[in-house]
Amino acid sequence: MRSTKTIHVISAHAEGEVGDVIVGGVKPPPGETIWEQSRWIAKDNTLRNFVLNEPRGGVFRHVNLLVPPKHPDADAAFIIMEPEDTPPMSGSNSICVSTVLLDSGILPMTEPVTEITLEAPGGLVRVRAECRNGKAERIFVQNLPSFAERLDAKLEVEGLGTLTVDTAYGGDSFVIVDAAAMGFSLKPDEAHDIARLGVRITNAANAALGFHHPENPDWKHFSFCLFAGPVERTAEGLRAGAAVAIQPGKVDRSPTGTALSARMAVLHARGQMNMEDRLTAVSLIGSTFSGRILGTTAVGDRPAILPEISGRAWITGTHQHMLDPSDPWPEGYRLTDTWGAR
Ligand SMILES: O=C(O)[C@H]1NCC[C@@H]1O
Repeated sequence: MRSTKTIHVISAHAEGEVGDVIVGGVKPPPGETIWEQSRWIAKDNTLRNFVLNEPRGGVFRHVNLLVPPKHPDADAAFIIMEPEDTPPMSGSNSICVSTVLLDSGILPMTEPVTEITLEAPGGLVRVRAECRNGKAERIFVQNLPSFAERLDAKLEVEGLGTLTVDTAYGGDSFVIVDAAAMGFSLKPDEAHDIARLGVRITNAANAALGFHHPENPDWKHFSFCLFAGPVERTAEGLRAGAAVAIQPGKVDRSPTGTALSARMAVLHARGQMNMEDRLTAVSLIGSTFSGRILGTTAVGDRPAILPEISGRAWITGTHQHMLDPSDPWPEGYRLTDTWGAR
């Protein structure tokens, strides 16, 4: 066996969505802040290609790189690599990272509750983990301040006509459409159509509306399209289906923590959710994230909420990714049969 790289990974999924964690074998990238380091990773692309592309990765995979924290309050820091983006924050990935850090013993666990602070590229997130018998059973993440950007905006999408959409930020940027109005009841067999339409809607929103984050001028595109199901009021609180189309064309298997945060910001802006409410988002595979609003704040001149999301993650295995120097595809490859619903 010979290899010019050996990258140590603990694999995990949060409520169905893969979020691998690189725990060794990669030198921290250059940069004064975690955001700058994440921009370096996004521009350089070598690590992204190596772990995300086939034959090591696949369109379903997200990979997180642990790096030494820059902020004195942080216990650990991570850079998120998604199929197309290297985003400020991710719900499922932060839940996978927290679970891997605690379940593998990288950070000490105390039962029944462990509190840690993670530094994501977009800022600090406080994590509370309910732990039992050496397992972090449920992770609560105080996500980045989240805000509604546009309510009831008109968006022309070729072949679909004029849609009424909301746009919002929940640690990542969303265009939100009403799932029922698009003819979806958010069932598993709709995944292909949701992925395909979602990418068209995201692309149209990027062309026609453009996203603006008041404090992060680098983040100026919409990453995702959320197909939002109707909100029902149940004995346990609010509940709604959620399917998020991820570039270049797949559906999140989890209910998407950033989408839940964005949706809570929109519901709050409309006066339809307050701090007493809980919103449970349900994914296409029936998994759930639970959300609540911890308080209000502002992001630049925009009113914002402080969201908390919670969900579960499980370790699925360990890998040592290697590169034989004679491998003709050191950066892997992508083909459109799986990389992007058509
Ligand atoms: O839960 C989330 O926020 C994420 N899941 C995969 C894509 C998003 O970052």
